[in-house]
Amino acid sequence: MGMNPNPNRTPLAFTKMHGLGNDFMVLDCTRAHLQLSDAQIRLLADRHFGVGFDQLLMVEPATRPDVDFRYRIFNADGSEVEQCGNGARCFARFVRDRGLSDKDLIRVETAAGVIELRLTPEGRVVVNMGVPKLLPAEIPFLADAPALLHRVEVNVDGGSEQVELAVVNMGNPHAVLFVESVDTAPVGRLGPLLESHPRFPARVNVGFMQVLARDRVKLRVFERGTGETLACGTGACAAVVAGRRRGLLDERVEVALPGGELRIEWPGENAPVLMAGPATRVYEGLWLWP
Ligand SMILES: N[C@@H](CCC[C@H](N)C(=O)O)C(=O)O
Repeated sequence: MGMNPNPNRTPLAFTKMHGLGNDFMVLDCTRAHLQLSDAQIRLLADRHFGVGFDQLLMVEPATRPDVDFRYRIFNADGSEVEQCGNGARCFARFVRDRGLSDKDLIRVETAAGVIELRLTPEGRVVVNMGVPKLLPAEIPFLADAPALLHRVEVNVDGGSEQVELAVVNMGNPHAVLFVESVDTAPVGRLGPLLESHPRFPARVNVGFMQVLARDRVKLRVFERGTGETLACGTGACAAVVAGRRRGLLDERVEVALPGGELRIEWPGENAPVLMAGPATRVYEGLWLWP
């Protein structure tokens, strides 16, 4: 495999994709290794001076024999993260469209472990997102004991506010708040405060969920390292897990996000979460370094 001698100058061929408006710059790194600095990723992510995206996805060759590819994920702030649900569906569409794989069932290694993706004849992608982790240390979240809801004190404008939230790790860390209405939920105010709250040592993605019925919820997510997005796949999985554990939801749930709907299935404790939704290619581009 050749090493790209100078990624700073070599134009970067990329594909712009989205999953329900959660948008990605996708790079085919299967033939040449590419290393980007945090600052370079932040420039590419910039919606005025760069390509603009929520996450950068790098598709790489597998490093072990039992998987088809390795897939790496970087937030818009340059941080590398463990998992991305909407990105996983776009990854599957990308490798199929570019002829990198003709398999309907693809196994891929991520920083959070191996996940399986299935392309359906209708053009959707079903992802086995693995078994959620629920213990505080696994999130990671600082707490004395596991609980369905934890109380967290947030400092706001010189005062403090108590917030109740559930914690779930879907490969990446999530906090889920149950709200009366997602339209009036304090996503912009509490999202950033909770994202970097000291009780979440690795920071956290923050979901605000409104339960409409046992099989239907609305969700907005303030994502770690990116801000509020139009959809968050792992956030949808985490929200359904949190709602199921509190006895509020059935096994199959439609999750309505600002960018569209995901179908999430979770039988319960020790079972993997299944996520189904679309993956859309928008355009091909060539980035020229300034
Ligand atoms: N948009 C994603 C999640 C991307 C990573 C996240 N911001 C994190 O820092 O963990 C999804 O669809 O799951």
